[in-house]
Amino acid sequence: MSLAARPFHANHAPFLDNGQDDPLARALQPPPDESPDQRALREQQQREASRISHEIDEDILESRKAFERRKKAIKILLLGQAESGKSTTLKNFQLAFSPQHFRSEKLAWRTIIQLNLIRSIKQLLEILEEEWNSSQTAPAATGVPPIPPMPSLQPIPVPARSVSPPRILPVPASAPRGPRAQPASPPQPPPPIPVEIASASSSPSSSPPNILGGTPYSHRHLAGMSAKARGKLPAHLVPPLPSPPSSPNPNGSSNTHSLAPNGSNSTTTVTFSPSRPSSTSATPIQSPQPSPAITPAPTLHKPQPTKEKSIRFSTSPLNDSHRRIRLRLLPLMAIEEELTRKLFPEINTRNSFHQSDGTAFPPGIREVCVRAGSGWKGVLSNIISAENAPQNGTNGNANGNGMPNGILKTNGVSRTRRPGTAEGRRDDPTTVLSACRDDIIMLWEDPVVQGVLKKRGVRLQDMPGFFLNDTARIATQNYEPTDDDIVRARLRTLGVEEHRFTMESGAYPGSEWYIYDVGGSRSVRPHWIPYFDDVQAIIFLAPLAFNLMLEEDPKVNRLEDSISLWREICKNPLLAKTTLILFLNKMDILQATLAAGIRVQKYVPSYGDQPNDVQHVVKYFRDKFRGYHKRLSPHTRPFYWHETSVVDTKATSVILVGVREGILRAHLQSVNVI
Ligand SMILES: Nc1nc2c(ncn2[C@@H]2O[C@H](COP(=O)(O)OP(=O)(O)OP(=O)(O)O)[C@@H](O)[C@H]2O)c(=O)[nH]1
Ligand SMILES: [Mg+2]
Repeated sequence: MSLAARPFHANHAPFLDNGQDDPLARALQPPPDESPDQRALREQQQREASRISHEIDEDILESRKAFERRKKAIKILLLGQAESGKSTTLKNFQLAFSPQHFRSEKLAWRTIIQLNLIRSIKQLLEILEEEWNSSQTAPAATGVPPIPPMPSLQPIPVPARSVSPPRILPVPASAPRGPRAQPASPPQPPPPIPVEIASASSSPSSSPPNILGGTPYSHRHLAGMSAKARGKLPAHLVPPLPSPPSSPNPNGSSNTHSLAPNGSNSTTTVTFSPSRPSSTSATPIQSPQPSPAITPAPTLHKPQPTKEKSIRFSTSPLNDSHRRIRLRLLPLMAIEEELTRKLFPEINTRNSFHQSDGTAFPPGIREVCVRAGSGWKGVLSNIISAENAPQNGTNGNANGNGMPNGILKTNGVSRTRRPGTAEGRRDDPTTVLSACRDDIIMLWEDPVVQGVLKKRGVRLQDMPGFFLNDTARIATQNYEPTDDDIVRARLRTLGVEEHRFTMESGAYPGSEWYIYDVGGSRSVRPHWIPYFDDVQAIIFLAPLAFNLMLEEDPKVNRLEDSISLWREICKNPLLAKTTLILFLNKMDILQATLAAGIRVQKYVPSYGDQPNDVQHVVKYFRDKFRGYHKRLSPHTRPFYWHETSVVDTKATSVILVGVREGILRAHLQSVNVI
């Protein structure tokens, strides 16, 4: 009989579960001839299955709560080109609103700062090597052979860019466009650049097809870059030599840097204000120094035999003492290589420098960098723990004093224990740096070395992560980074990092914030997009570096790139309701640049003959940013901006308090709480 034909009461009869109709219930019934052992086993299995099921339920509940928390939390995305100051702004956030967490990572930052210092030393040695080798003259008629070239440092390449960083974070729940690694939309032709920037970059081909799209790197060596060392330096540090000052320097002396990108006849000249290291020694290095505290690693480079009489064939002011110091500093290169390998496992050997897809990392900037989410802090903690592990086999983590590994507390004063053994270890950066301390200071402060740098137009002081002036403090066994050291440390971001905060103070203590810090290199920008529709606010870092070029494409002006990026952000429909906050960053550098007499008009002809001072320059560019914000935003929205120097933690914390309250207010308004 069909269902419809059955009487009403038959269709609605109560369901009697006698276990015979339901196949699942039938399957779960114990067999009729079950033995007591079989029964015990079955019941145990049922209990285990029930426990697992309960755990899964709890996990789902936790995930749902986390999802709800995250939905209610405030999310901020930090955007801007590479080296614009995004990670530094993040550190300021942590320092201002979550200081305990910030300071808990001190030890990991110590190693990064040591690596920053070693990197500067490496660059200094490469410049000296270049100077030495380029100053050799042909053997004279005497038949005395010239001194041999300085052995190469064989620098360890550190991948500064990743074409396709791995997925780091789960896709935001609300992101509709699939996985994070999804490629960006196909390249579009670049928008016209209304701000005229006079540089080689003004050729359309020098701009990427789409500022948010991944464009292949076009690493170009600067014209006039004859030397290996110059090719390895950031573009703005590598001018052709010699270069006369292009503009008068109010302080009398000049230190001129010029860029002649790609051999073009459009030359960008950068004049820096003169500055010397704080405690420059008045006497040049003349005599051989006492034997080194540690012997140079014999496997790295064999010292070349030198003959005093051959020195007369070198036109270099560098002498044998410089050469010896250099040899004594070589163990630092091995330390850098070792740490880099641990932090960046992709690098297996010196010569194997390939990404996971088999393609070579592009040449160029060698900076301390780790992939986001690669757990570098964990890796460093493990390294530090291993270094501090006592020799008797007890666990190095358990120092029993509640202090992080390696930090001993005695009479309320914390000090760092000599790692590993009482004598310290030769492959530990702290030990080797402190052994090399005097040599580093002597070399850096030597007037002859300073003269070589000046002659070559290189200012290591202007590099990110510069700590050479702090060697006396940092290259010690007891070094603990200050807050300022951590903020100034340079660690290139690859990929996207998520940082969760619970506000420790402020109007809404306990509120949860997520801050996403992204890598700013062009190849990483496509990975920003999946975050766009899940954030309430974007802090956009735009240094007013009107006279500098992009590191990844030395033909593109940095400010021009920032403005193009800003335009893309303003007009993106996914960001239509997002609060955009502009940080005109690196005001201190702008101030120094203008004070050095560099004229904006030379790089931005549309600036005209307006006064070349900070106030007018900032107003001019701020109005440009404001204009695009107004014109390109899909809906009207307020324009927020701040002048910042995010290395100034005090001033930045005041700005961030205002930013935080503003974002919070906008967020509460948007969810109709106020
Ligand atoms: N003088 C000065 N230096 C700054 C300022 N902001 C950042 N820096 C330095 O510039 C370097 C780069 O800053 P980061 O915060 O690492 O730059 P980023 O935008 O995160 O760069 P990527 O991770 O490569 O995208 C660091 O060494 C900072 O100390 C500033 O306002 N003034
Ligand atoms: Mg960064």
